[in-house]
Amino acid sequence: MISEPYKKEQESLPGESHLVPALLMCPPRFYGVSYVINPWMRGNLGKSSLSLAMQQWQKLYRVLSGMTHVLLVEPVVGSPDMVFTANAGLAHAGIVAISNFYYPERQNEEAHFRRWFADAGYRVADLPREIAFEGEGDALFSSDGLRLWAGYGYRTHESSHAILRELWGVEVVGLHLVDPRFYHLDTCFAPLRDGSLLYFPPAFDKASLARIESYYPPAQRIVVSEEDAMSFACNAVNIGRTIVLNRISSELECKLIVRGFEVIQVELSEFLKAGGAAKCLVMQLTPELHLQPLNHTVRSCN
Ligand SMILES: NC(=O)NCCC[C@H](N)C(=O)O
Repeated sequence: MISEPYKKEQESLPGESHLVPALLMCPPRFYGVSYVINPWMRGNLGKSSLSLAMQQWQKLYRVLSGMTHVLLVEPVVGSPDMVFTANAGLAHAGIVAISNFYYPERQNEEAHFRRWFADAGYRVADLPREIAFEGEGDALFSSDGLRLWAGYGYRTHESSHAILRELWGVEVVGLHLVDPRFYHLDTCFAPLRDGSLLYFPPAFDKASLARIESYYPPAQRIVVSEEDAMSFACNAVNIGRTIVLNRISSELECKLIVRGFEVIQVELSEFLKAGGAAKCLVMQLTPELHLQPLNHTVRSCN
């Protein structure tokens, strides 16, 4: 029920065949900044434009729909952050671990997401209510699918990691977030399909950086500047050889192009006001299909 209707062939390089995961998005009909639960929202209460947010979201939706199947969950009045579907939970191998939101402001979303996944045929796993867990916002698989990088410190409690390990039988590696601007792992850390990593090192404590560096050799680490990090450069959706993200510097764009990626920038200013961008607006439905290596064609970039 879950896999077949959601599969689509990604446009592939010669000799490659990609089955890409379907994505879940939520139209921003009731979106707005109506409370403050992260530093980005402070000063932005009531300041996002709903019509501009809708245009920006539609653009992202169109771009992603051109690459894979995008499924939609109905938005709900009174849950303005429901657009950030990355926080619905973590889906892998037909199982979804539904989020236990840290802040009461988002807890109403849980029942809606749980219903969507149950209707879609997923096995729904609930963590104990007292253990905060914010889904794909804080849990990202390495490109080989064998390791789950799990952020904690602001929204997700470290004790959730043992449950995720048990649920999927994967290695779970904790990363301690220490900069409140980068309160979710997906705001500062993006494992890419070619086995490299896009990340903002100051968002992590020393022990976490050592864990990252022992897994990714220097040539595979793409360090993002503070300016790009503040533009949510690490909040990137990577499908096959394409990376979709908010506006970034030409230096960073060039680094990605040289690695063989096509970079698509979508202006997402209205969502930055709530502390999210491209990756937060999307949840991967079948991440285990992310296993194929990329073709390493090196191109020049001027
Ligand atoms: N980083 C994400 O994965 N999602 C962005 C969530 C923004 C929302 N206003 C929140 O603070 O929970």
